[in-house]
Amino acid sequence: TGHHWGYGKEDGPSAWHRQYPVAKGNRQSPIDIIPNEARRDSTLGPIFLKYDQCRSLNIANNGHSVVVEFDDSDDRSVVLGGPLDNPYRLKQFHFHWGGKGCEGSEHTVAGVGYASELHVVHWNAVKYKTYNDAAAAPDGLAVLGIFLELGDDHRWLHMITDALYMVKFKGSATDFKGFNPKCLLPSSLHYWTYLGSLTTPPLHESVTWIVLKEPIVVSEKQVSAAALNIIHKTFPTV
Ligand SMILES: N/C(=N\S(N)(=O)=O)N1CCCC1
Ligand SMILES: [Zn+2]
Repeated sequence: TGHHWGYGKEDGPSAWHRQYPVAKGNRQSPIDIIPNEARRDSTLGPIFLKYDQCRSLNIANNGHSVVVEFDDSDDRSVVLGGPLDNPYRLKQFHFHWGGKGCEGSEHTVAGVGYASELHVVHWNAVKYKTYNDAAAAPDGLAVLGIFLELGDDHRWLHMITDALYMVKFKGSATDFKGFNPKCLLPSSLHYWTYLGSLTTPPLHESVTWIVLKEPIVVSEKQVSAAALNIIHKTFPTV
């Protein structure tokens, strides 16, 4: 039905401002992170990821990414510390895959992109009643960004890529229980942080970004399987 945003020439990022004027805002993400220009903030402590009680629910293809959603009906799984004034509830994670040979990461580091980027989305349930309220508030979301670089197979990523054929088409979803995103974390939680936005429409300027310095390593086979498996279209109806 209605003209939807995408990543093509006519509907891509340069056109998003027509339907989402905040695209021309002053805290839009992604950004190029320049380590030499990043300011060390001694008031910032470490971040803590309390994911042991997390409950994954399903994996879905929303036409732009594959998303794994979590039960966010209580504070069972939260991120806290670092730049955050209170715990933020784990809501979902998703990937921005590249295609064959093209870098899929949204953030870059000193102009260099990575093969893919994992986003773990959390919301401020202390201050806001619903995720949607939080998603539109300046301190509503905290998104953990993790770069994926090419190398050996990642021992746990297959649990995601094996499930992708089940959600091949836009709008498809399937049960996905018992997955804990802590298996997708690098060894160090050292981070850069800045106040930014959602990187796709509605582009709300509601995200405290926490981007980990250390990438995780995945294989080309795993990324290309993922990129190839996701079809950003609905099932071809006759
Ligand atoms: N753009 C987004 N997250 S992101 N890429 O900024 O982390 N979202 C759009 C709706 C739900 C999350
Ligand atoms: Zn994202």
